[in-house]
Amino acid sequence: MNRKLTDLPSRETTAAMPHVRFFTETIEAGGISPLSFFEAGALINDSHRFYWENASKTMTLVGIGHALTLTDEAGTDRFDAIETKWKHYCDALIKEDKDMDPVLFGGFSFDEKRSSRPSEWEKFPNALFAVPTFQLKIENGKTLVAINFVSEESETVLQFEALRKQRDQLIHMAQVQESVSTEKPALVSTKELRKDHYLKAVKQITEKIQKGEAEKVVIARKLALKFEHPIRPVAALQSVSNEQRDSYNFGMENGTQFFFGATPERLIEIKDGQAFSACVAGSIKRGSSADEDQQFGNELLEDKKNREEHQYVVDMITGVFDSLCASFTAATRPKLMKVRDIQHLHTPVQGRLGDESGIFQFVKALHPTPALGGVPTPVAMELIRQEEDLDRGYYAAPIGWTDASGNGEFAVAIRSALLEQKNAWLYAGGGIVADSVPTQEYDETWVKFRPMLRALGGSLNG
Ligand SMILES: C=C(O[C@H]1C=CC=C(C(=O)O)[C@@H]1O)C(=O)O
Ligand SMILES: [Mg+2]
Repeated sequence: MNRKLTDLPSRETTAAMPHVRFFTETIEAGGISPLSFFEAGALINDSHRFYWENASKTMTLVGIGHALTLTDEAGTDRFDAIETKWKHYCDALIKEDKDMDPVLFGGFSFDEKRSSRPSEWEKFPNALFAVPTFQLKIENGKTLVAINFVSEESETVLQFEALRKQRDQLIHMAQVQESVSTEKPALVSTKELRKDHYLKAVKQITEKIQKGEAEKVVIARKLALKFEHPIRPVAALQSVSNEQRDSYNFGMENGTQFFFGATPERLIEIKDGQAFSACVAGSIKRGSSADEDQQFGNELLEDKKNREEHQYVVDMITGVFDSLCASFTAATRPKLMKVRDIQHLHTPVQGRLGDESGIFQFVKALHPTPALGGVPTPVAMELIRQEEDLDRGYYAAPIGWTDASGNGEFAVAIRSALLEQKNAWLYAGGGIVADSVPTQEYDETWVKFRPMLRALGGSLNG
């Protein structure tokens, strides 16, 4: 374990990359809940943490601190920029077989051409990724903790020793501290922001679609919640982790702000040469009994407007798989996806990777799918900017991770909220097509707000 870091081979220096070495060291640690580890990060005053639990609950990742931060740069494609920088660091990675791969976790904003007007998202650049200093991964019944460390200097032994001490302290705190309280936060107020504007935008978009200016456009709106006391990110995660058992539960901390959510929508997973995506669009609420639930589900499967919303997404995602995969398959009819608060139409898509296609190429080609943007994409994006007039920030955008071997997974950050102390902003939207009715779309957004309202102690009645 106490490798001599200074003895390890150094890497060539290039103009693009200064003399960099990227170390990682993994140990196995028992008896840690991921949320306790996450919370231990706050106890050492780190405000750069992340949390990720995949929808099938086979893998949980927690990150504390930033060993390395990657952001976009003006004038370059943000997806390519993150991919290129990450590859450079991966080339400098020094690891042994027993060490897990370091992960790069982060997200992109929905729209890189978003307005520069002040909003709650100001502190989030168009791409924000980090390799955590301390990385916890629970998979296949094993709990692993790694230290990741990037150094541009030759003398790293002392620094690495200090990180080992900190890691042991984090594990100790995670093992012995009291578990997180399950009490819901005390909500002071819930405000619907610009409801009239939203209804008008849906009406206008519907008319434009009827005139043939676009085929589908997703329009969103937001709620502002105020609380009596600042909300701790760990409490928000605890709620979604308990309540949303079939969703991707994620959280990304950026200083005093915390973006979190429980999304059912996979954008892309790459695993051992295979690519997996999911078309998720078309919605109906859950029934109050099993019979009613099934009745609603059948209604959704047969509903012309929802099937149309869904088909645009299938056409686009299968088109991307056609261009980036050596071969692919997609179901011919949507199935139902039922999560705690809502049912969706769902068509899984799966393919075998083409030679050159990596996860960021899929993210770049897929975002935004017509479940969040529209058809045609450039027209829909322009209409969203004009008519919706909302900074979506990281809502409806790709969030996830990749590792040095090219595996990884990105979800679409819907059913999400931005928290800052005593404030939270919640976002929800829906796919508008030619026969959309503004009040019905409005009602659908209330169903989509439910996971975050539930997590934050809000009223679920809309
Ligand atoms: C835009 C959202 O949902 C999308 C994903 C699934 C179903 C949708 C729908 O039926 O409208 C939306 O396209 C949201 O949750 O804010
Ligand atoms: Mg819809």
